[in-house]
Amino acid sequence: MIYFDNSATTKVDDDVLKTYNQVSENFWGNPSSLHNFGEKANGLLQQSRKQIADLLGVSPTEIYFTSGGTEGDNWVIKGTAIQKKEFGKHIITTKIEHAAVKNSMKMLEKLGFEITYLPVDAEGRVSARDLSNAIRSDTILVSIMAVNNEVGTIEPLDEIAEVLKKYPKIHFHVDAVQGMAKGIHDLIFNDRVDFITFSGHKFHAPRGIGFIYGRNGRRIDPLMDGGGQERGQRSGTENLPAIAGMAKAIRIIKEHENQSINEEQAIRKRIYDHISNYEKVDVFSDLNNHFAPHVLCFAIEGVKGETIVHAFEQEGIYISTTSACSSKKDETSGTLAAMGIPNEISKSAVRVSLGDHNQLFEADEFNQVFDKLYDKFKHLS
Ligand SMILES: Cc1ncc(COP(=O)(O)O)c(C=O)c1O
Repeated sequence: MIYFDNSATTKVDDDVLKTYNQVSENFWGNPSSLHNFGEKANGLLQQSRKQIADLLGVSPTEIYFTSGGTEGDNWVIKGTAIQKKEFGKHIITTKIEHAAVKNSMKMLEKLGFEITYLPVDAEGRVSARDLSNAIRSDTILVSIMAVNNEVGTIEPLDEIAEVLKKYPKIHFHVDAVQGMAKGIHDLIFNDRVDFITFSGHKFHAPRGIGFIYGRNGRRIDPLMDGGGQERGQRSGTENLPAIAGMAKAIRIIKEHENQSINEEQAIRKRIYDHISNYEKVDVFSDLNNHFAPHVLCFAIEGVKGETIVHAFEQEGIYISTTSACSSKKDETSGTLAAMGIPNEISKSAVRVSLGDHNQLFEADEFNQVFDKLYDKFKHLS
């Protein structure tokens, strides 16, 4: 089997799984309990937090554990809205955000907030000038993703940050769920970004765990009220095995980040060079540095994305339509529409997404299967 659907989820790393199991067996006390079994669990919790903070070059007090990307996005967006509602009700985001951001915005619209959705260019990038023009005196939040999950576009967060330096009160949130260890650390952790969302299962950690970075001194309201865990900001008994596993996963992925990027770029290029020669193929992810190394989105004109996914599946290759969340809803891609791709073509779009475990020979196998299927599809269309 060839697994090319890593933007949907990744396989848990073997060493991460070992950590998960060991912590489940030996540290199952509640970190809030007063006895030493609880203290032992709390020690590991704080150690994991520090390890993650050190690996990312931030302070442990800036790391808050969550259940994943959806919770992180909901929390920062709604938590900012509640915290800053007296100052204003205007929020700026983009037309290409993940549903976790998009639908949080929709919910706030129902509550009376006004949302500006920035357009993107043909590569899927927002412009700093459009952002600058959209800012109002009552803007409280700007939320822009680091890497688009459907086509892999890297947003110009440095240019956005420059604009926002003139507006220090506005919260700047980055959904970096697709951006961990993809060579853009400094772009994401630039000194104007206030909140960042990450999700463990996108980088070989277990499901159901993630974290947000929240700059010291910036405040959002909690959404999870209860026992006051995470310094009162996110209640709920901590998922310690997954937290320790996630710390391990970040260490592993950071240790060989450059090597993984080179491998992913080589795999993507080999597929790109092969498929872009075909007359009926449109490739939406470029090889330039505006795109992350792990995503390649393309369409075979006249064939539904779903049909392409199942045809590859029959050959033991797992890819997806443009995003796992919309794949079962028969929706065409919001990102491709915003990039100006006609509906007729985006209906045929699929996504190859790479992870740490993929190897170059898999690109050759993919290309062989592609040739065979293209031949079949030619007759179909
Ligand atoms: C850009 C982006 N944001 C948020 C999410 C949601 O993350 P999770 O699946 O951890 O809830 C995803 C998942 O695909 C994503 O790609």
